[in-house]
Amino acid sequence: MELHDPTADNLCQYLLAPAARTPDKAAVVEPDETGTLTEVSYRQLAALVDEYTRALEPLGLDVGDRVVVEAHSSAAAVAMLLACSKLGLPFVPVSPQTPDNRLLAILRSVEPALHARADGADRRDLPWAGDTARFGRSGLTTEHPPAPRTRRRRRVLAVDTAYIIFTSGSTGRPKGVVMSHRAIVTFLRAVIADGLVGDTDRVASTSPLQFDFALFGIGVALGSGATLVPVGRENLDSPRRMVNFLRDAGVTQVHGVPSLWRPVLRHDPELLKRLDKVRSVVFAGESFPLAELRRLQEMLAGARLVNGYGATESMAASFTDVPDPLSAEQRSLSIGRAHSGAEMTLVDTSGRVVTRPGVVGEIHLRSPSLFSGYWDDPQATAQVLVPDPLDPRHGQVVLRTGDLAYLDERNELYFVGRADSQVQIRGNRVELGDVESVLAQLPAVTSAAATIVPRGGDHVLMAGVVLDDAAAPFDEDAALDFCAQELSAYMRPRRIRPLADLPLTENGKVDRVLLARLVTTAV
Ligand SMILES: Nc1ncnc2c1ncn2[C@@H]1O[C@H](COS(=O)(=O)NC(=O)C[C@H](N)c2cccc(Br)c2)[C@@H](O)[C@H]1O
Repeated sequence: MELHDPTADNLCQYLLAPAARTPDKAAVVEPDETGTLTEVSYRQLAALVDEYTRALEPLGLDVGDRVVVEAHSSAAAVAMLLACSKLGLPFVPVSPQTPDNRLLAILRSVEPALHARADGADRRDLPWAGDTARFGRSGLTTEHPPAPRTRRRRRVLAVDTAYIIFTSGSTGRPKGVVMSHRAIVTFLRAVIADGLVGDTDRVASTSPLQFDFALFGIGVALGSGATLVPVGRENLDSPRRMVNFLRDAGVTQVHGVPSLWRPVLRHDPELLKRLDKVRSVVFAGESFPLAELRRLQEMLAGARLVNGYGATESMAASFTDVPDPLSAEQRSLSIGRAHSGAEMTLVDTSGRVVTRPGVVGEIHLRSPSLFSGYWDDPQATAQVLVPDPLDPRHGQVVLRTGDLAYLDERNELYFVGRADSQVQIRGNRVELGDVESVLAQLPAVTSAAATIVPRGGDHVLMAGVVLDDAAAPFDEDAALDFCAQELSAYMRPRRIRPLADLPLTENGKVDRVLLARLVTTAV
């Protein structure tokens, strides 16, 4: 039976293409059980995909049946994602760190035909009676095979779902972002055509598998015939271990959220000078505080630093080189313009397109790589996949990102913040990023985060700071005076609390909900 149309866009087909051209090239470099770095060639990866496909096929799963894949990023995990793609089984990646309740919510929402866990991911006694399997470099074994079902589909098409990523969803219950093969393959082709990664690169990916930054690393590394170097948490928890791992693996491009660099920049920035093979860094997920970014630029002299902007609903939207050097006057980073094949348009609150520089509008993304919709949530989908604001008559939908930005004179975009994080303090719009960039200018402060906490029917601004020298006493009054000079009254934090570290989400972004709890209890 013809499983997939060889001419259609399929994630497995696209990412294994190098196996035909350069079968013996390393597809993945990862530590083996003894911790020794080993290379998995494209041929070996393709063989593992075949082995998993042969094990999955007899289960009689139908195109569109979901498979939850619980694993750290690894060669086996990549092979599992590709085997699912080959059979038209949308994969739902979750990391072993995902808390039981969240995994349970995802299992109950997507009702997968199979929950496949990588060897080493420890067992959870979940109140979920579904079908499970285990997989690793030695193969795939089903513990509770799914009951055979009648297949209704004959082929895997480009419009079929490749994966569903559950975002933490800044508000309310997690939403499943459904991405088709065509969306993700078109996006990867465009980004690789723009020259972000070349086939001589060794791409280090540091995000957990449930964050699409990890899928991005897999996609651009394999799609360009380069080598993927997944970096496990055990190699990220100390600056020295991280630098040694990246150096030993011969990494040339590092992917990670800004917080990845915070510990080494704070404790031992000189270590970064040992990364002489690193030619480029791609960061994404939130704004990179400029003081820290300048320090990173100094340490990785000559490396290309790329500000990657975008949302899971299209994987990403733009990749913008950080100016080298980053001048001291520069106050914010550009998110440039959309990658080739896409376009970002600013729309103001009355629905008119913004073309004048300096005027804030909401970014609307026009792209062939938009998601299909939120899993089982047509209402939430209709909120963000909206008719083209320029002319709804075409029937084209665009992604309403919820992000605010303005254009400069060269028609480049500057990120201002999330529309839903526009906090109102006594009726004034406050941009938390502005407060944070002032706090980060305090000499003793290495990084800062601001948030609002409800107080007696209104909201007050509170801030947390991480000090260069954790032992030094923090002079809150001096810091508050500095804010009084730099910030208008309604933007001044009520309290500024020293913290050991900024609280982070599972994906490594600043967790402002947790921050609010920390700074209020620390009062
Ligand atoms: N570079 C920035 N400056 C500032 N604010 C950013 C940046 N990148 C995001 N954001 C914010 O994060 C939101 C989206 O969050 S998300 O859906 O979890 N996706 C992400 O974070 C990651 C994103 N899918 C991604 C994945 C792979 C490569 C790239 Br390149 C980007 C955006 O809507 C923005 O508000």
